Amino acid sequence: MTKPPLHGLYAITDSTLMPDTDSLLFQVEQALRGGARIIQYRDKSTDQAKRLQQALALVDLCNQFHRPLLINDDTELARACGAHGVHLGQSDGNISQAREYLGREAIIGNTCHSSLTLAQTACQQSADYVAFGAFFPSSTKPDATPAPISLLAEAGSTLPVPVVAIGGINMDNAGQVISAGADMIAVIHSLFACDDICARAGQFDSLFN
Ligand SMILES: Cc1ncc(COP(=O)(O)OP(=O)(O)O)c(N)n1
Ligand SMILES: Cc1nc(C(=O)O)sc1CCOP(=O)(O)O
Ligand SMILES: [Mg+2]
Repeated sequence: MTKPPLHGLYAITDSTLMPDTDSLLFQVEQALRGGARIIQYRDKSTDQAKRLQQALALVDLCNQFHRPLLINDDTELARACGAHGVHLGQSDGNISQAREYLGREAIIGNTCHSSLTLAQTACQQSADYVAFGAFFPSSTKPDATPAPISLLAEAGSTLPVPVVAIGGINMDNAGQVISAGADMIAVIHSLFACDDICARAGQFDSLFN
């Protein structure tokens, strides 16, 4: 897969909301059917066999929808399962090394909290997108560093890569970060805790049209 446009709904999995492989695959498929443009497998467990098995199944599923799967935190797992890339936080390893390990075609994203300086460094090290947040209180990550919405306009005008907004994004506030310049919105709870994930993904997707 060549690198797709990085735009729209970025759905991130959650091992509490999808406790087994069946629910993981069902819920991600609903998100893809509804219009999620990019999927991230985020599983903080240390069960490496389960993580590999789930990541392989997600690669298959995402390939059927021609959408990229990124792996959170783990560059080695990303290569082992044939994922399309990796998302790295500030303590998750070096972007340049991940690029060397995964190759030119890989999509590499980086968490930059509320710092344009971190984002500029990430771009110099070959990140394909940068993520800022948390823009709103997040039940998934209550201790996330807050970020002001005003950051998005400045990021959009100064950075050479697409910008992801994350943290507590729901249908009531997503419009604010998109109007402010976010190219993608990364969502966990408001998407995957919803009764109709497919419909909710469609609602998020329609905000970009
Ligand atoms: C798209 C996106 N943005 C930010 C994060 C957070 O990454 P990180 O700071 O490494 O925290 P964890 O997700 O690893 O807990 C993300 N995963 N995805
Ligand atoms: C994984 C993560 N990273 C964040 C950051 O600010 O870097 S906020 C967050 C959780 C996003 O989940 P929800 O949509 O449920 O708030
Ligand atoms: Mg991380």
